[in-house]
Amino acid sequence: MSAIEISQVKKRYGTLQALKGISLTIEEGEFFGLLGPNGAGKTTLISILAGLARADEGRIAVRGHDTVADFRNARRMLGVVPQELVFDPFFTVRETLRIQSGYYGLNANDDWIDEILENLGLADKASANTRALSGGMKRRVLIAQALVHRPPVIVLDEPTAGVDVELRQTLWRFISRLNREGHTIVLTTHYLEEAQALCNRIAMMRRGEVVSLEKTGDLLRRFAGLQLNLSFAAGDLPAVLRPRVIGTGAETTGSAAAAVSGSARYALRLNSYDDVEPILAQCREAGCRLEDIEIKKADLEDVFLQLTSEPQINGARA
Ligand SMILES: Nc1ncnc2c1ncn2[C@@H]1O[C@H](COP(=O)(O)OP(=O)(O)OP(=O)(O)O)[C@@H](O)[C@H]1O
Repeated sequence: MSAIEISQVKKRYGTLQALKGISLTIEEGEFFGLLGPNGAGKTTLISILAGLARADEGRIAVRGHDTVADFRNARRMLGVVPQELVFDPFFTVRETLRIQSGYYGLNANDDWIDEILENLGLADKASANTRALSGGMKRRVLIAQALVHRPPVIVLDEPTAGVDVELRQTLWRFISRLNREGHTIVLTTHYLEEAQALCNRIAMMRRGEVVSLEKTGDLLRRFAGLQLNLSFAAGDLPAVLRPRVIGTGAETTGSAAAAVSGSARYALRLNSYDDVEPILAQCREAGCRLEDIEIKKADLEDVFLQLTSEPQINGARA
């Protein structure tokens, strides 16, 4: 049985078709990444999965339980960490987790609650009022809440947005352990290095569609092209080279200095190292003067930029 089966899910907000017929299957035990730029439809899909929004068409089943017809059982299988911080501010961390356990009929859950608190670095905050916690600590409580009933399928919607490195590492250690113990994990994140390191399979979404769905290794291999980053001291990229542009290069090198200096920067796709010389010759012939040259192997960030910015994706399957 699959952990999650999504079939032809469509959702419209007014005139906006937020989901255009999403179909994908996530198997038991997977660490699955759902990636895409802002507005791609990831949160909408997760909201439908969690029963917080209704699909216009299509269906989702969690371990065989339909999220509409068999909502209670589907929900019991799921632990969802939402993107937004929403709390009842009157309770302590422990009370919050006990109340959450009560929703699932778990009245003697303190051993597991203690383990979660320990693993998320919240043990010394157990008696603190949730109202008094910092944003990062509140996010830890949200994660803890999603885990109280030991759900076999854990869905994390940007769990590390705006949190410090320590929580990211603590969280991934714990979530990876749960995955090793058999829990299925579905993750959306804008930290692509996290997705690359953690996810065994990745779906890329763009404008309500899945534009690629494959194993992380295959995805990287398929795009294992090379990238040439150029920054110009004088002149600009010749028009003949425009079709090769895949970005500015600043995103993938993190070169804030070059981005601030205002010089024109481009990341160009290379098919092989042999492309470098003709490209440099074309720049020279166009009268440009280069300030910096860098050759880089593609990582998930490059793949993401290519898949989510190209108008037509070849070989995409969903
Ligand atoms: N309740 C709503 N009413 C109207 N439009 C909505 C609503 N929720 C989402 N949308 C729109 O649907 C589209 C998909 O949004 P969604 O939040 O699912 O994207 P996302 O991939 O999660 O983006 P992000 O990475 O920014 O979280 C966006 O264009 C968004 O503006």
